[in-house]
Amino acid sequence: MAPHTEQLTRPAVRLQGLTRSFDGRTVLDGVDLEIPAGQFVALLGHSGSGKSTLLRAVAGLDHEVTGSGLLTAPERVSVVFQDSRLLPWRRILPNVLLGLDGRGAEERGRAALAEVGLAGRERAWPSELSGGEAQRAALARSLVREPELLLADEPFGALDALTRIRMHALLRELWKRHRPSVLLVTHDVDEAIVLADRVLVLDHGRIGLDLTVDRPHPRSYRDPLLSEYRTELLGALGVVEDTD
Ligand SMILES: Nc1ncnc2c1ncn2[C@@H]1O[C@H](COP(=O)(O)OP(=O)(O)OP(=O)(O)O)[C@@H](O)[C@H]1O
Repeated sequence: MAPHTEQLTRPAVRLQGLTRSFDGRTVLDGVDLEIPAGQFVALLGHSGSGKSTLLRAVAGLDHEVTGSGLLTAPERVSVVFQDSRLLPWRRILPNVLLGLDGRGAEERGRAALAEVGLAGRERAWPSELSGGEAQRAALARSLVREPELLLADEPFGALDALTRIRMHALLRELWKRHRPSVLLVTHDVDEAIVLADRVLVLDHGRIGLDLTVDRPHPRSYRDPLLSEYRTELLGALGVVEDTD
C-alpha cells in the first residue's frame, strides 16, 4: 500500500536555531534543519565540528541545547555508535532484546538477527563476534525497536574497508525494507554519497552545504557521475582535490 502523502512530507526531525555551547564556546550556532520522514541523510564535517553534538541533541540526549531548539523528533529513535555497545555478559539475542519483553519479542529479535545475517548466532557471546558481526548485532538491536528515526554515529568507522562496503549494502537494504529516517554521521565523503540521498556539511556551527544526491541505488564508488558530488563536498570541507 502506498504511504499517505502526508506521511511522506511530514518532517521526522525539525530543528530551529539549535544552539549549543560548551564552557562559553559555541559549537552549534543556530542550526535549522528539517528531515522528511523516510529520508536518508548523511552529515559530514571536520573533526570537532559538532556532528556528534547535533546527533545527541536530535536523540534527545542533550538537555542543554538552547534556541527554539528541537521542535520535532519521532517517538521511536534508535542510535548506533562506532562500537556496538553490546553488554559482554549477555549473549547476542538477549543483547538485541535488551529492555524489550512481551509476547513475540523473542521472535522479533530472532527475525532481526536473521535480517542482518546473524541467524544461528543468537547464543554467541559478544566476544565471539568479529567487529562487523558486532555492528550487525547493533543494527539488529535498533531494528527490533522499529525506529522511525535511526541515528548512526560513525557506525562503520572502526571496520576494515571490505566489511564496510558490505555493511553499506546491508544498511541500505534495511532502510529500503523498513524506511526509517536516517541521520548518518560520517567522516567519509564516499560513504556519504554512496549511501545517502541528501548530504549535509556542518561548518562553523551551521549547515554549510545541503546537497541532494540524485543518483539511483545501488551506487558504485566508481560511478563517474558521483565524482561531481564528491568534488562539491570536498570543496565545502575545504579539501582541494589532486587532479594528477
Ligand atoms: N561534554 C562536552 N564537554 C565539553 N566539550 C564538549 C563536550 N562534547 C563535545 N564537546 C566539544 O564540542 C566540539 C564538537 O564535538 P563533537 O564531538 O560534536 O564533534 P564531531 O564533529 O562529532 O567530532 P569527531 O568527528 O571528531 O567525532 C568539540 O570541540 C568538543 O570538544
